[in-house]
Amino acid sequence: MAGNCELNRDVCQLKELVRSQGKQLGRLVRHMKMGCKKPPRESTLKGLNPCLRCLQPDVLYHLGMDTGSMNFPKIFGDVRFVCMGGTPERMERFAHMIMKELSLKLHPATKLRNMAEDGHRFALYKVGPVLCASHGMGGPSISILLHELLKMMHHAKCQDPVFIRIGTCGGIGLEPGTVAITSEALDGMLRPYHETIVQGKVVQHSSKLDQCLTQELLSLADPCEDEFDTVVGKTVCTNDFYEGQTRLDGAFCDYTNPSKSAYLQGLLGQGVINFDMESTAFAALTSRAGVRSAVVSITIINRMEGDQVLASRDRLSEWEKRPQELVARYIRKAMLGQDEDSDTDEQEDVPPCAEADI
Ligand SMILES: O=P(O)(O)O[C@H]1O[C@H](CO)[C@@H](O)[C@H]1O
Ligand SMILES: O=c1cc[nH]c(=O)[nH]1
Repeated sequence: MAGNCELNRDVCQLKELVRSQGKQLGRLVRHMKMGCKKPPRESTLKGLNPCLRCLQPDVLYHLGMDTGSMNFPKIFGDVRFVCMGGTPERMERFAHMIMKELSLKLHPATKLRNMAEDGHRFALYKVGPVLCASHGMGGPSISILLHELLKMMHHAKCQDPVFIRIGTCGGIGLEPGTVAITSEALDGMLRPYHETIVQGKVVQHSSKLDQCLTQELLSLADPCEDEFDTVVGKTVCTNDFYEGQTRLDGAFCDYTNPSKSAYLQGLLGQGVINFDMESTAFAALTSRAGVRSAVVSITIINRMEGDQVLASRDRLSEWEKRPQELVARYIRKAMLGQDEDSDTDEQEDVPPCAEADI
């Protein structure tokens, strides 16, 4: 009996040794492949606040993190994709989808950890090089998150991260369940700006999105195989879901059904395909930092036909996967393109974002 125990212990120790040697070898091979490339000294983000350098530590209050107690380059330095959407649940589901897509494996006794839990505002999951963040509703909420995520990318010295919003939206003249990729984010006055007030003055920032990224995402749609259509067009970003999007079912309504129809027809005529509430802020903040970004959303209603979202919860969660799938294809392609000759088929653990479930 005692002999058995000893044997078991020796086997465990041996296994552990082999595992850590394997890891070490993997690191060495990666190192050799990289040659003498030095780790980057700065992130590739542009135009950020020069005073960030003096903040020691920099507190990312709403994420519940700070640069003093966390090693940002070590934890977030490998991030290449930042995906965002309104709800924590959607982004957790997306994180799991990405884990499968990249053949990453979580130990059965662990679950994905919400890294922003201490901030009690947003959810943040990290799966290898992919960050998945929830942003709440509207421009003010997403812009707070973006300030903190962009600072995170900066402190972590991230190289060319791509930001993608994976949203829901109100389609205009589109069959519900259609995936809509935003070509231009416009405000309620159809201007390509995100407008804010700074020191009592109105400030406008261009809400440019990356056209190449938009086209690349579109090219990943498969009209023969996909059970949904994917289209590209302009998005009108509003500060409100009800009056801002000319609904007749809000608590207040000072316009008529005919004026609503005329307004929507006018938008259609100008190439607008959907409404959302974050695209201008998202586009403006990312482009100010020189970060490539795109917005991919699922239409959950056709506003030409009504105002209330009537699709069942099951139908909505089914639809929710569609833009996620497109983005997952993009990430997979970008990752495999880069690692064609590397051992990506090997299943890897994802330790930084996992926590014990027991
Ligand atoms: O589904 P998400 O991504 O939250 O986005 C859309 O849904 C919310 C309104 O229901 C707004 O935030 C709008 O932009
Ligand atoms: O109609 C809709 C649906 C989702 N999100 C919006 O902003 N509007």
